[in-house]
Amino acid sequence: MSEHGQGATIWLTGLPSAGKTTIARALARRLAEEGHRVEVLDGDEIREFLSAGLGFGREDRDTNVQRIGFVAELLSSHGVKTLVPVIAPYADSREAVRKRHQAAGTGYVEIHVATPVEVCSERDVKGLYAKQAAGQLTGLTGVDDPYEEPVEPDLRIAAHEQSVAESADAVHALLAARGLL
Ligand SMILES: Nc1ncnc2c1ncn2[C@@H]1O[C@H](COP(=O)(O)OS(=O)(=O)O)[C@@H](OP(=O)(O)O)[C@H]1O
Ligand SMILES: Nc1ncnc2c1ncn2[C@@H]1O[C@H](COP(=O)(O)OP(=O)(O)O)[C@@H](O)[C@H]1O
Repeated sequence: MSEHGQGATIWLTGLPSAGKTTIARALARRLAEEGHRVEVLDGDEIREFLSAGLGFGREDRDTNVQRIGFVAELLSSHGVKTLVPVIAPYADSREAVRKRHQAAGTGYVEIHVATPVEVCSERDVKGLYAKQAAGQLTGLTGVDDPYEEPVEPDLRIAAHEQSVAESADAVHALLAARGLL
């Protein structure tokens, strides 16, 4: 274990505009203040570089998620708390990432940011729901593309029913309970 504590991957899965990135950044701030080494692998940033050229069909999403899982495990195995606010809509793809971590003996938790699609589409941070409704975009997760809800996530957050700080605190408490801090 490094002097900054144990590494672990914290994957936040959920629909676009569910609050994955906002909660991840709040938790990242808290963990950094506590002296942990932290990285956030944000879906949008990864798609600019590591996954440049990939689209939103099933195969490309799976490739994207496996690449991110690979990098996350590497970082986490070196003592970093790696926060991953990435949709990851397919259960088998998420399971493969969990197995990669298990095989390496690296901590891993899956958080379902379970904001209902009605709330997400009202927030519509990037205007994707409006575009889909206007017929300018197809294949939007949770609307006309699948989102396979985690059946047994390590934690499910009703993120629309509590504050960002409360959600971040809930994940923090889970990490403490699992001995991952
Ligand atoms: N068709 C479609 N479906 C879903 N999401 C879309 C789409 N087109 C663009 N976007 C935006 O892409 C952002 C990153 O997606 P991810 O890499 O997290 O998705 S995936 O796990 O590969 O499915 C994702 O970011 P978040 O809103 O932060 O979830 C979306 O804003
Ligand atoms: N209780 C809440 N929890 C998380 N996000 C919230 C909450 N209430 C409002 N929001 C807002 O919802 C939006 C969620 O966007 P974002 O975090 O980018 O979602 P995602 O990464 O899942 O696409 C942000 O603008 C955030 O400020």
